[in-house]
Amino acid sequence: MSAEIRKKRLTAPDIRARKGATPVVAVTAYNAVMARLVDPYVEIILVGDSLAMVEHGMESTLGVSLELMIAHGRAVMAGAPAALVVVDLPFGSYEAGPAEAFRTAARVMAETGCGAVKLEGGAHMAETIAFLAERGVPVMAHVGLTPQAMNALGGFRTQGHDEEGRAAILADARSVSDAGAFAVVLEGIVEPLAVEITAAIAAPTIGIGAAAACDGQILVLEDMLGLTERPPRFVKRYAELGAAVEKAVGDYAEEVRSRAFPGPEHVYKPRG
Ligand SMILES: Nc1nc(=O)c2c([nH]1)NC[C@@H]1CN(c3ccc(C(=O)N[C@@H](CCC(=O)O)C(=O)O)cc3)CN21
Ligand SMILES: CC(C)C(=O)C(=O)O
Ligand SMILES: [Mg+2]
Repeated sequence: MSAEIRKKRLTAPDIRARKGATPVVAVTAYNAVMARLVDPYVEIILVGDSLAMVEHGMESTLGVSLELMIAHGRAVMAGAPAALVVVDLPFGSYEAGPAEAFRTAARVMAETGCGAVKLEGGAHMAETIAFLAERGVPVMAHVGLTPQAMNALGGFRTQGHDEEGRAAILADARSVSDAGAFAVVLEGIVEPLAVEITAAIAAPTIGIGAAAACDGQILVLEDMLGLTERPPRFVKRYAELGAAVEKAVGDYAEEVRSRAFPGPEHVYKPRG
């Protein structure tokens, strides 16, 4: 529960140095209000492209624009003074090659002030990750269940159920770590594989529903707060804010209709 007071903002190298040490705490946030609330308690705030689904009601993460990611990234930077803020590069903004990825990432960093970007993909993204890392862009990688590839994967399906799949994900994790990713998100993979990858690669692993043995954990904030309607099965709900919002707005509506609100203390009185 303790809120550590940090004077200087955390950086990607600070996170890289946490391999095998105290677990890294990461959470998503999409706006300044939530960023301010979570900032004292976490090391990484991810402005995830999951905001397409959680914040904008889209069916997948594929429809989010670079402009929208930048707008949310600026809001989170404004609210969070201490955590490392990482912004997801959206689908279609980086996959064509290292040069496109660099132009996109540089724009995100320049226009938001964030300290790193995240992109999805394994071995096929290694060249891009190295290109960015060598040019001053810290990259968080993301392997396993990569939501931007849902149309190729057949939906949000957990990965690594057969030996071939497990070997491919291990190879992906090795590739992105060797390419210079400062951390690697492991999403939607079976626990023994997450344990094996964590032991095998130099970069800290950040699990989402993967394994307690990972070097850190991440969850979508609205899922853990009980604000999303159908969160993934691996989520632990640490609060029921959805129910709290319904109660508060229901009470407000009732008091407005009965004229119990506003009371004398909630209106302006003439001074004279
Ligand atoms: N609210 C929210 N939370 C997330 O963690 C999240 C998003 N949205 N959107 C982008 C991706 C998609 N994610 C998801 C979404 C659904 C499942 C899911 O339903 N998984 C099934 C298992 C399916 C299978 O094994 O084939 C489950 O029952 O948990 C998993 C990850 C994680 N990310
Ligand atoms: C769930 C995390 C890892 C993510 O990529 C997102 O929120 O978009
Ligand atoms: Mg994402």
